[in-house]
Amino acid sequence: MNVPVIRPRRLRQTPAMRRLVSETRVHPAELVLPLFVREGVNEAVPISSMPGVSQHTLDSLKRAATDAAEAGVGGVMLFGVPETRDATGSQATDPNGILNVATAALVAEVGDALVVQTDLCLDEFTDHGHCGVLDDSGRVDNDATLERYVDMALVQADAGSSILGLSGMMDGQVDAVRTALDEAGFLDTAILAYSAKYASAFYGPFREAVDSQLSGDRRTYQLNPGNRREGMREATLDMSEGADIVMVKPAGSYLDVLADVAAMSDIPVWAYQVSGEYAMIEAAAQNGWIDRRRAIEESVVGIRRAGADAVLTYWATELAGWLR
Ligand SMILES: NCc1[nH]cc(CCC(=O)O)c1CC(=O)O
Repeated sequence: MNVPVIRPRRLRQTPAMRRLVSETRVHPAELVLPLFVREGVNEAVPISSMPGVSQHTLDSLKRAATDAAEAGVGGVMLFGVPETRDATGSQATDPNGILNVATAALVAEVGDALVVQTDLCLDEFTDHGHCGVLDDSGRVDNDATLERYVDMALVQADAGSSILGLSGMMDGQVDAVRTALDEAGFLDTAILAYSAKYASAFYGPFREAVDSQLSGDRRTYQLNPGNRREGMREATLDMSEGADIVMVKPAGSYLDVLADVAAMSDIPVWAYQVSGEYAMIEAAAQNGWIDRRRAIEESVVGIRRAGADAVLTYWATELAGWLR
């Protein structure tokens, strides 16, 4: 038997050595915390399928954002849960709608400490739960939806959102929103394009989080999970339309797509570790089947290693606390 000459284990022998040769690190500033704000409640409402996550009141929302800022988290992504819904999602474009009011409140509270971002999509606001408006035959009408997104973008920008998260997967949405923002003078409001957003079962718990009214699915606008090349095509299109940041979503089951996009992109590439990814680890940990902290850290480092510059994760504040 030959004695090995090359011994990679040499660099794994002590914690100090392992730390020194670590290729990937997670820093609190690269984490974004998604937050839910619900209209018309006096107390935060826990989301049962996402243990530890709540639909916030305006007050508890400010506290959660302050905690995130104190932990060094880079940003928050805000989702609204309105009291009333209709076919066009009119609450989304009402300056007094919950998402827009909460955005202004967060900007005032923590706007200097982290980046306040907003979800720009209609599904939380429509009574049918789709991400767009419907035509007479009940199909999602792409171009009519763009007009709603434009109105939403202007209201959100006016409320002070720094980054608009375009998550609706309509064709031409980045171009439509960018053009409207520029015409209105919102030259510095950035666009985060959810470029490669797949029609995923892992959004399950999010539907509870926003009380989504959807029956059916989003397969006419979100991507087929089997399509790797199409993820790249969507990201390329969004870049050419003027996106400032592109996103791959979900994260854990789409690391190949993430690596593809990261390899070709010259703008930041983010990934969204979604509600189902969160719920699975929490559930396994509750059962004692998995080491919760190690699983969380490993799941996020894996997303970073695949090429994400920043990660949206419901563990952002807790993880940032561990990292400090
Ligand atoms: N506004 C759409 C949107 N933005 C973020 C999520 C899911 C996020 C998660 O599951 O954590 C969704 C739901 C969907 O597309 O069905």
